[in-house]
Amino acid sequence: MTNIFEGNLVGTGLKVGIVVGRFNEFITGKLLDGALDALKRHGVNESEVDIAWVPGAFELPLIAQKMAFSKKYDAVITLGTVIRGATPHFDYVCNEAAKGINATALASGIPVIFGVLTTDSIEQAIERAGTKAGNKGWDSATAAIEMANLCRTIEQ
Ligand SMILES: Nc1c(NC[C@H](O)[C@H](O)[C@H](O)CO)[nH]c(=O)[nH]c1=O
Ligand SMILES: CC(=O)[C@@H](O)COP(=O)(O)O
Repeated sequence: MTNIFEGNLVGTGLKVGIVVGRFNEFITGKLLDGALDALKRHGVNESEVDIAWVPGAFELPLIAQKMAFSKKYDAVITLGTVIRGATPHFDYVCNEAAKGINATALASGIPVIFGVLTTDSIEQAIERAGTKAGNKGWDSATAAIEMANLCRTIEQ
């Protein structure tokens, strides 16, 4: 009999940390709203959710790392919005955020979810923050619940 491991979407009893970038807050605030709505609707108690604000996406990995290594959380969600400008700065911010967030997950063994929009335009960001292309914050929250439960299952 083949064993299949997959995480369910029951959030009851989970503790979740959220790190959100303040840069482009008119978008990241909507991502946070979506994430909090998804966590609540999947049973995560709002008293079990901690939110940390950082200046921008480049700072997400450090605080995600502190949360993950604190061992207080079943999952950490990072939320940010990086919108391409006129210089290569976009590439550096996106690459370092992604690398740092992934490295934190692998080093800590705690799911650290990449909920960072990396778009070429404000319109693309708006579409992914609760309009025609959904809400990346919601998606990140459900991924966090699934991964937290998957980890619990495998580690039993
Ligand atoms: N341009 C964007 C930034 N830039 C700021 C960096 O994230 C960082 O806070 C700064 O370089 C100081 O270390 N951040 C975003 O989140 N989104 C952007 O579009
Ligand atoms: C993604 C960014 O850092 C960007 O907003 C900066 O804009 P610019 O490249 O025009 O300085």
